[in-house]
Amino acid sequence: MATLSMDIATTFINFTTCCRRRSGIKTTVLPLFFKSSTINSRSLSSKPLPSSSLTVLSTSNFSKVHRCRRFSVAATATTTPQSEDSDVSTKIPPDTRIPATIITGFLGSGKTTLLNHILTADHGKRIAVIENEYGEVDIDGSLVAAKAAGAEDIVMLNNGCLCCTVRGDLVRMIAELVSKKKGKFDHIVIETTGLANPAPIIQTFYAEDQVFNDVKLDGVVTLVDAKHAGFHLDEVKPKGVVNEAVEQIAYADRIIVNKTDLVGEPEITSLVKRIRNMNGMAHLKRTEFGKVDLEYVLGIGGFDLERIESSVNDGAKEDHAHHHDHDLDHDHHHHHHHHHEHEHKHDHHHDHTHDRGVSSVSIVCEGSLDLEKANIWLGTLLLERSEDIYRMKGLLSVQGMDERFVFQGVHDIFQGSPDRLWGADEPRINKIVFIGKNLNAEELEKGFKACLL
Ligand SMILES: Nc1nc2c(ncn2[C@@H]2O[C@H](COP(=O)(O)OP(=O)(O)OP(=O)(O)O)[C@@H](O)[C@H]2O)c(=O)[nH]1
Repeated sequence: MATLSMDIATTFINFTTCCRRRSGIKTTVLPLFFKSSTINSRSLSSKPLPSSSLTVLSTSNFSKVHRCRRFSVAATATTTPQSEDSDVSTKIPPDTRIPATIITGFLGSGKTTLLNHILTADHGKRIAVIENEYGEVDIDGSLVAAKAAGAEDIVMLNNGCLCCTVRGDLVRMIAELVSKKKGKFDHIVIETTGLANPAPIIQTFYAEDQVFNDVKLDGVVTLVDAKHAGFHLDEVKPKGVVNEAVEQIAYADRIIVNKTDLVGEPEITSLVKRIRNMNGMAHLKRTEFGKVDLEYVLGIGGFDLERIESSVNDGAKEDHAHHHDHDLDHDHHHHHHHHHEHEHKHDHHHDHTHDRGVSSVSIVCEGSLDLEKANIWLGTLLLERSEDIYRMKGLLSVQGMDERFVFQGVHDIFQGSPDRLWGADEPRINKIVFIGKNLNAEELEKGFKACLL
């Protein structure tokens, strides 16, 4: 452990530049790791370091063990031709990895129904499905029909929940799909069991080289049962046990409030409000029988740095019509704190924990950051709080950097890189969204403000 801690400390002190391009992915990892003196946007954007590597500081969610992992990726041939033009976004070769979508949601929320809808819709995509049915042996009858209708492949993961026992199987299965069937499908859809906590599944896409090199996580789609969700969200779990229903909402890029035919408008409205409090980043739609446009669930780029802007700009959107009010104050400075607000009767019960502390905090603030201070702030936050910070996304203005710095994170997996140049007259507004447990909005804002010049 001592050595590991040293590693981390060293990483912090060095502020190493770790910029990687692989199939066009630029990744500066944990967090903003480059020296102030190296903030030369031109060199960062057009001269990737020869060593193409990604360092992910990965805290095992459950063991609290910090470990530093370095991934080597053969990416030497993917560097772009250099040019005087620093508009990096036009020079990046496309990310050719196969996108994967995770469909999650509590038992009976409509995951299979959505999957069938995806598989039978006319979208021209060839989809490989990984289906995780806990303890079941046979493929769901309805899925067989779907297979006939167009799924390229349906593989079953039985005998366990994806998030725990069969993660190794998931890795193996993806690797097998890729090696045997590459070129025969365009997208992977993974349907989890209703009891899955999405975090370890998400981490699989970053922590396993076999997966990371060929497959990219596109997004997490969470189905919510309009009729029963409230009950599951309220459920008090034994100490140390997560409330999956809460977790599934917290990690989502897209939330589908399904089965709206079974409840009235007031129930839906209050459920939606509650969901927004937990996840102020995901888009949300109401449906019956999972009927959504395919673009809503496939190809959403929820984990793409290139698409950070839409999710930090608008906050939670519903049906693309409702805009969460992130309008700026006059001083361009505020935060939102959405607290999972209901009072629970068992508050005083010491043997139980409740995930009611899951909330979103967003900070919107004009100004430029002192890089070193921001590094330390974000780095310390991740080291100390990464277990509680489920997801975060941000767009930063860093002093001395001509580009916007965008990042996203899932616990301590952090990806960030400069993206497009700030416009000449564009106000330099920083935007960050955190989703997590026991977030203290004031403290986060104070920490952030202290990094401003
Ligand atoms: N009334 C109504 N029923 C629905 C709706 N969507 C799905 N159902 C039904 O709800 C039941 C459960 O749907 P599934 O799609 O199997 O749910 P699931 O999330 O895959 O369920 P698990 O595999 O048990 O986790 C099925 O009988 C569906 O036909 C809806 O919008 N309204």
